[in-house]
Amino acid sequence: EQVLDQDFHMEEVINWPGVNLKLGQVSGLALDANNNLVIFHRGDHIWDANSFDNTFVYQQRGIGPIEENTILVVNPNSSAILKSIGKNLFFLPHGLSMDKDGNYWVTDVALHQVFKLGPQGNELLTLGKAFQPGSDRKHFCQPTDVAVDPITGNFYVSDGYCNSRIVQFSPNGMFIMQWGEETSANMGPGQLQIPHSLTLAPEHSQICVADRENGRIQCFHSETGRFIKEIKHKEFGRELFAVSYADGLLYAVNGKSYFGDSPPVQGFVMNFSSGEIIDTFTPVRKSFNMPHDLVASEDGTVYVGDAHADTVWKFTPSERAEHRSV
Ligand SMILES: O=C(N[C@@H](O)C(=O)O)c1ccccc1
Repeated sequence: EQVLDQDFHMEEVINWPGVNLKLGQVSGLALDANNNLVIFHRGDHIWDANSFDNTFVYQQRGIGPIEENTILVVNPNSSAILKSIGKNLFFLPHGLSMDKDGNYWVTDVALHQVFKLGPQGNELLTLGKAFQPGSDRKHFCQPTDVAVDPITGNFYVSDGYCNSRIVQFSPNGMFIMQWGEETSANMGPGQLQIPHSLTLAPEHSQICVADRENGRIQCFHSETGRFIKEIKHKEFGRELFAVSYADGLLYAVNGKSYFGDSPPVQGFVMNFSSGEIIDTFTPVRKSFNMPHDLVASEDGTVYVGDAHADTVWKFTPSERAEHRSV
């Protein structure tokens, strides 16, 4: 008797996007309400070891903001650029999210600020003080990501490379609360070492964080900040860069190992509730260099953006049918 055992596996959509999107370092990805891919990139600006002094002040203000459009909206099938906005606003783009009203929420690690931009790129909200790192209610320190709760409209900021906290704001930017340790000395629950990426799982009332230098994911109750769970696997290796939740699955990408290729830099598909790894995936052509963000859609399509390969890859779940005789 032939048993058809459908086996879930993510596979790269080869030759996508098939056009040159002229990307710089890709820092953030999101999907809009029409499932178009939104890309946040750095144009001709580079984050390297000389970008900041030891007090986290950006050193390259003199070169001015990025003159190219830093936010591109791309049709996921035709790869046509449907919209490009965000020129002359940013110095070092980092996180990107969309809300259900089509607004763009972004962070800039050089400006130490968080922005809400309207559908045409008009600034609707600005938090933090330009170029001024800090850790109080009105300053961030290299904020990494932002996520907007579709039910309450509250938004969360992961702050940041030089802070170790998650901050919750009301829809109009009033500070509500924060959690995480100012200096996370160790790896206890709620301790964060570069909270690098955020994703909401609204139907579970949870917000999950890529706790990058702890090489793990931490999930918290989105209304109280209470620690709920940690997801950590040896396959993650040293660093876990980004997380994205969709339809009961949690997707992630890790960082390169210090030495050699073990564990490899790769994408992960996990069951949100159990935390178990269902699948891992890597590109077929170019390999991941610094996969920096990823975004997953309800239909299982996943995009990975790389801040060193200046590339976005597209993956879709394939039903790899295995025929076994029993
Ligand atoms: O992590 C770093 N960068 C990436 O996350 C990024 O480019 O967002 C970095 C750290 C130290 C020096 C230079 C870059």
